[in-house]
Amino acid sequence: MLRRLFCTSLAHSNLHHCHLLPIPYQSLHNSFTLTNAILCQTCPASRIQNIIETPRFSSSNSPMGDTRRPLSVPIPAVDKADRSELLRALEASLGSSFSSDPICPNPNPLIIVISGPSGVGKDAVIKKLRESREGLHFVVTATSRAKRPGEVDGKDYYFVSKEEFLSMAERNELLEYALVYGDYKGIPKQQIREYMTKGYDIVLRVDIQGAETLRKILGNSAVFVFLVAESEMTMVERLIDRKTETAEALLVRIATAREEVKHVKNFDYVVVNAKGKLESAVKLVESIIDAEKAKVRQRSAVI
Ligand SMILES: Nc1ncnc2c1ncn2[C@@H]1O[C@H](COP(=O)(O)OP(=O)(O)OP(=O)(O)O)[C@@H](O)[C@H]1O
Repeated sequence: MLRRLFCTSLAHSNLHHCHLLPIPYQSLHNSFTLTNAILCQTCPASRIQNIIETPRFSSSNSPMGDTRRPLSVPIPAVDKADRSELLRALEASLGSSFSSDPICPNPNPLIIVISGPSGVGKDAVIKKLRESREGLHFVVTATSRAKRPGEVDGKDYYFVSKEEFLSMAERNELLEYALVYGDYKGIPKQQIREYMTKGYDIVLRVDIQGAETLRKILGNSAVFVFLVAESEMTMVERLIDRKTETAEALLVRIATAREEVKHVKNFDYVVVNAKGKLESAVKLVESIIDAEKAKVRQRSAVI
């Protein structure tokens, strides 16, 4: 009765004719058998109804060209059969077994470039990220600058002499390098290759100058995150409170930072590291990584 009503109402609509059906309906109606059907020959509704009632597949390349031949594999009622029985019957009806392989391939290893003006909290964010997230490799930068109190060689930086640094650059062992406030800083390529091969995502912490160079080298194959403080005042206060710079060095850093914030437009994401809100900034960086890993069109970096 319901079916009859449905037929009637559709008969008055312009969906009545098969050639007007959406494509999936047309292809379904070719592939499924229509046994037990009370067919209204021109009405798509009765076909749809029967697809739901008797979903038995048949070969679409039948030599007779008749795609409506029922297969001899019965599908047990879902409330009677157990799961494995149903699985076997469905596989037999479909003509192939279900695969346990991932439907989508694993995401590519990602290169995340974290940058921002001096004093915005790059090191602080990275330190927290290291504690909160697995599967990331934080590239240890090589530098010719002197070790600060508390810094560990091979963990914070690879501390090398100026001569050593320049010979690494000559041997093309650095992805990028620059002279920053009188000291060399550079990214060892081998370390990135090694960890990408192991499936790690790579985090690079560079200054703005480094990020600009990396953008030229890596283009859109890496994701670029710009870290900022909520205001210029906060950024300056942080640098003063850190007490790692002389007054002259402070002046240079602050003047440079003023210029550097203008480079935000060359980045993919901006993250505000507000005073006392370090955790939120880290969470946002993690969300960016998650979103990037879920992208259909993945970035694919080759070093
Ligand atoms: N959200 C925050 N709230 C308060 N203080 C912070 C926050 N983030 C970082 N800091 C502090 O600000 C100072 C500067 O941070 P950090 O050294 O991480 O900056 P940086 O961007 O790595 O600087 P540089 O480029 O000069 O090395 C540090 O003393 C750090 O502990």
